[in-house]
Amino acid sequence: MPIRQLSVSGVRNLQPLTLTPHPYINFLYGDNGSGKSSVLESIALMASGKSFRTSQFKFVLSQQAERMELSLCIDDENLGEAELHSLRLKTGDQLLKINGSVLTSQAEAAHWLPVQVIEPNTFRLLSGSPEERRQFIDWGVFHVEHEFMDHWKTFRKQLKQRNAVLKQKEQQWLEVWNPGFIESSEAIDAQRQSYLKRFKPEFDAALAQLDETLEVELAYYRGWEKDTDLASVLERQQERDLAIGYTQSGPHRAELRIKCGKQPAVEILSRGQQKTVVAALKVAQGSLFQKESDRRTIYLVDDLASELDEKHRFALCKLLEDLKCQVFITSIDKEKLTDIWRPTASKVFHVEHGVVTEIDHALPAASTTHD
Ligand SMILES: Nc1ncnc2c1ncn2[C@@H]1O[C@H](COP(=O)(O)OP(=O)(O)OP(=O)(O)O)[C@@H](O)[C@H]1O
Repeated sequence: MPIRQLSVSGVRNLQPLTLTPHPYINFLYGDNGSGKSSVLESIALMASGKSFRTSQFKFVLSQQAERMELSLCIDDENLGEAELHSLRLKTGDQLLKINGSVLTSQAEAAHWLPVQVIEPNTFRLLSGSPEERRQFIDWGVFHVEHEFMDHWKTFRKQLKQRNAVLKQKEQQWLEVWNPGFIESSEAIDAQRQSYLKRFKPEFDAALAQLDETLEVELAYYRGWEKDTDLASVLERQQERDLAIGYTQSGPHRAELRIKCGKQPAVEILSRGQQKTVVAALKVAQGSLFQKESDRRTIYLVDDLASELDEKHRFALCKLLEDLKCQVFITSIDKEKLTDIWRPTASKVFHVEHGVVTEIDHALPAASTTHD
């Protein structure tokens, strides 16, 4: 079971709460503005240090509060048990702990909490900047390849140093920094390529289950041209790099191209279809993560009904149920979900004016049915 207990205080309109979620499916329903998304946001904050709704913590912190506190008891089938605690003050100071010991990096919390979010703006993964898609790939690589974080940190340092040299026009230092930059770039690229090779069949299978009519291909651009080694590319681009004070090629320019035939999927697909593709990407990541690490992803599905019709809602719910992951799923009315889907193992929570109450009995156990 991933999250065994969740305590939240100082988040938006939520009253201080402690929840004991179900290991599989958790429905949260309630009126607009009741606080459903804020519960999911709290879990995402613990996992990544960031909200999926705003880049500024001050908007997440309850207007009446001086501090936000989150505590999660985790029971991971592979890593064991842990208690994560996050404290953030209005002043911006923050403290992250695991089992009482201070963590110096968010990556450790992320390691314990492999969270995927599917929410109304999720189609931005297709329409947003390449960085969003790079982060998507890197989430997968980070969670299955243990050395990736070290390669990534080394690469960031090398890139920073190389760019500083370019800005200062200190050409003589380039030959000192280039070998390290090339080595870490190639390590990152190799891990991304290998990951995507394993990822693609998972994606095709998930998409076929969500919508068999959609034909979408994934193509990876590594950040420098195909069939040419990075050393030659850097040499050829050196003059221009020096002129602009920036390294034009490398894994920081990689891109996951998502296409329908030869066209970018975002230009062709409807919003509902885009959301379906993004859901397939996220389900595929969870599925691959599960196969390769023997651990499970936690899915936060906010406002499932937005953009997806009943058939696609059902297909997504069924896929998530089959993955046997812990899922937190919100909807304005319970019926929008429960009319189409009756998972055998679930809990239902009602959210009203920031108060979250577990409804006595879960949904009647019944096999899932849909035409
Ligand atoms: N910093 C804050 N402090 C206090 N209240 C806040 C703060 N930010 C937002 N709110 C309020 O908290 C609530 C947040 O609701 P949330 O978005 O979680 O609701 P929801 O149930 O997901 O709604 P919807 O169904 O409309 O998506 C809203 O009523 C909002 O006005």
